[in-house]
Amino acid sequence: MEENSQQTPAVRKKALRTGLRTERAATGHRAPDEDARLAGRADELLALLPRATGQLRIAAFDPTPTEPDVRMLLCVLAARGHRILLPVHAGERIDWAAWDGSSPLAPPPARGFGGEPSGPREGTDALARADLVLAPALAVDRSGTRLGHGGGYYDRALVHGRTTAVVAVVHPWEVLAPDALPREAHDRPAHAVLTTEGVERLGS
Ligand SMILES: Nc1nc2c(c(=O)[nH]1)N(C=O)[C@@H](CNc1ccc(C(=O)N[C@@H](CCC(=O)O)C(=O)O)cc1)CN2
Ligand SMILES: Nc1ncnc2c1ncn2[C@@H]1O[C@H](COP(=O)(O)OP(=O)(O)OP(=O)(O)O)[C@@H](O)[C@H]1O
Repeated sequence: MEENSQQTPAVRKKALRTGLRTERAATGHRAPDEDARLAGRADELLALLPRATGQLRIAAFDPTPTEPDVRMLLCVLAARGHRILLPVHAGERIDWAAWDGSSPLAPPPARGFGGEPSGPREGTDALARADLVLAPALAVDRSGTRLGHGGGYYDRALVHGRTTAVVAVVHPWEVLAPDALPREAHDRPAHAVLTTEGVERLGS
């Protein structure tokens, strides 16, 4: 019984998360130029979109200390006039609020969350209306399967979305070979991955 249940995708994901989190914790600190290197990828990122003109709605995240530091990238995108949305704790779901790229954020509401903008909530379905989604992940494989933190927030929100570019944001060593991660029926694939090394399109 144990042998079979250990092979279910959900159980494999849990074990993978533990290993990846341990590796992040062991890495200790951010590379000094990580934020600038990610910010330098803004054009490559926008080139993923078929029509990157006008104001884009970009769903992103305020990084926890072990996540890639996208804050400077978000400042650059906000300064170009795009609308940045950050997750806001809302019980079982996550809500979204706009961030102008410079206003102070309220402290993280819980473990695994970043700081939160204080403005009006845009609704738990706001992710589905984004043009570009920068999705936090512990790893992504080159088939496009993303391993998140286990909340299922992104998978649930992306089900009803119009076509958006979903870009996993990870450290360079967390981009894995095709089919390296278990994929379940509910998993929404990522179209591309952003690391300090650049933007790479992924198969699905
Ligand atoms: N910076 C940042 N903000 C974010 C996310 C993120 O990944 N990064 N999220 C992206 O979704 C949401 C928060 N997601 C979370 C998902 C799970 C847990 C959590 O409590 N996880 C359990 C372990 C679950 C498991 O291993 O199965 C834990 O930490 O004990 C916390 C937050 C919204 N904000
Ligand atoms: N569309 C959905 N409808 C209902 N439940 C879902 C859906 N998508 C994911 N879930 C549930 O969410 C939980 C976490 O899923 P999974 O392990 O794939 O999360 P994740 O990819 O790490 O999370 P996230 O998408 O937030 O990054 C699972 O229990 C899964 O069944």
